[in-house]
Amino acid sequence: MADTLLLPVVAAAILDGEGRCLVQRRPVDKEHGGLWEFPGGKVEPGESPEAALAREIAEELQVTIDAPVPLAFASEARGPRHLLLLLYRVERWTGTPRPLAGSILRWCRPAELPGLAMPPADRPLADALIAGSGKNAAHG
Ligand SMILES: Nc1nc2c([nH]c(=O)n2[C@@H]2O[C@H](COP(=O)(O)OP(=O)(O)OP(=O)(O)O)[C@@H](O)[C@H]2O)c(=O)[nH]1
Repeated sequence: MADTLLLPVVAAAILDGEGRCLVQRRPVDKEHGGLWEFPGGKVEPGESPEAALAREIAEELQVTIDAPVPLAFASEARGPRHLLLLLYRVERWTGTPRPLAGSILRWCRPAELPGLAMPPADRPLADALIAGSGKNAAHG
């Protein structure tokens, strides 16, 4: 509909050398508080998705990312707004992830993602990550 406001959000599946993914538990006082999600945030006006991802990951985790690869996206109506959630696969990064106040970080194997409480839009993204991790394992 003509007055839908798009809400572009970027998020990162940051992977370690063992194929584990970094997830973050949202502060309880925020929207979706207490749920586990992929680190990231809103794309600002005039910003590319990749620049927004690098900025958000630096702000939230104090990590520098390199060469994010698009992995999957989710599209979800949220009242007057419409969430476009873009998930990138990030295998190249530097720094030691540190959580912002109120957030908790956890490394988890993709197979553990279905057991985590996540926002609804994250479910298909987690499934895509799981599917991709199986493929990678099969082909080395
Ligand atoms: N970062 C992130 N946001 C997600 C995910 N899944 C999901 O539904 N969202 C939603 O996307 C939006 C992103 O908001 P955010 O609060 O992380 O963005 P931000 O860092 O720019 O926050 P701010 O507005 O407080 O500055 C929220 O509505 C959040 O619930 C996810 O996996 N990662």
